[in-house]
Amino acid sequence: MLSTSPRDVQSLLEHDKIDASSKEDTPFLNEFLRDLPFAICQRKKELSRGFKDPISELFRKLHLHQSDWIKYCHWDSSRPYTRNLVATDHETYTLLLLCWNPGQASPIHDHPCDGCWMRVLQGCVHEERFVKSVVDHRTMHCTRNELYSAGELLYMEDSMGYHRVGNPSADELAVTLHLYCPPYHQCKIWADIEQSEPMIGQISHYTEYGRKV
Ligand SMILES: N[C@@H](CS(=O)O)C(=O)O
Ligand SMILES: [Fe+2]
Repeated sequence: MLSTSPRDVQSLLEHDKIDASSKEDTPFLNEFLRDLPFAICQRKKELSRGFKDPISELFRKLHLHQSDWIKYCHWDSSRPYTRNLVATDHETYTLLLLCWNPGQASPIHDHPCDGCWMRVLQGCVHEERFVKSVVDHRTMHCTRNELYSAGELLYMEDSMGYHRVGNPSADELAVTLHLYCPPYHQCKIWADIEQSEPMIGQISHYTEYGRKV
């Protein structure tokens, strides 16, 4: 198992030196990526008929081993979290591995896409959801406050509001897998719930396909 103490961040950084392993080393991820385009196509059809979301079903079936994702796991203690590209077709989806430092969080943000799926792979993350006040349409208030442990799945889209995600642990690292359909390059960011006008954040990757960009 990966050690999750911050004093071991350096040893985790050693993984950066590991060459991207071959596709044969990641069978569960490969199977997921093989079935993903069909699930994306089916999703709109199934949802409009009131059936289950095929992408969530695919995530529920996904049982990743650490060896499936370790090559995408890159830590940087100077950032709240790193965004590591696992796979994309540049058109319908982007799959990212996020590595969260202890006690760090994303700012409140939107997701300008059809949907965002997140699966916790290691540790625990905290999600706060917000909606704009119906009174002044400016400030936000929190509608949900949840903890997600390893294995749990979160689904989010803009019609559900905005969110902020973080690693609540004082000393454990957290790793999450995020799917965005379709990919996007900018999103809105709010520093806090009082900020009425968002800033525009550019989406960037810390690594792509296991290598530093
Ligand atoms: N949506 C965020 C991660 S999270 O806070 O949901 C991102 O892609 O950076
Ligand atoms: Fe998010």
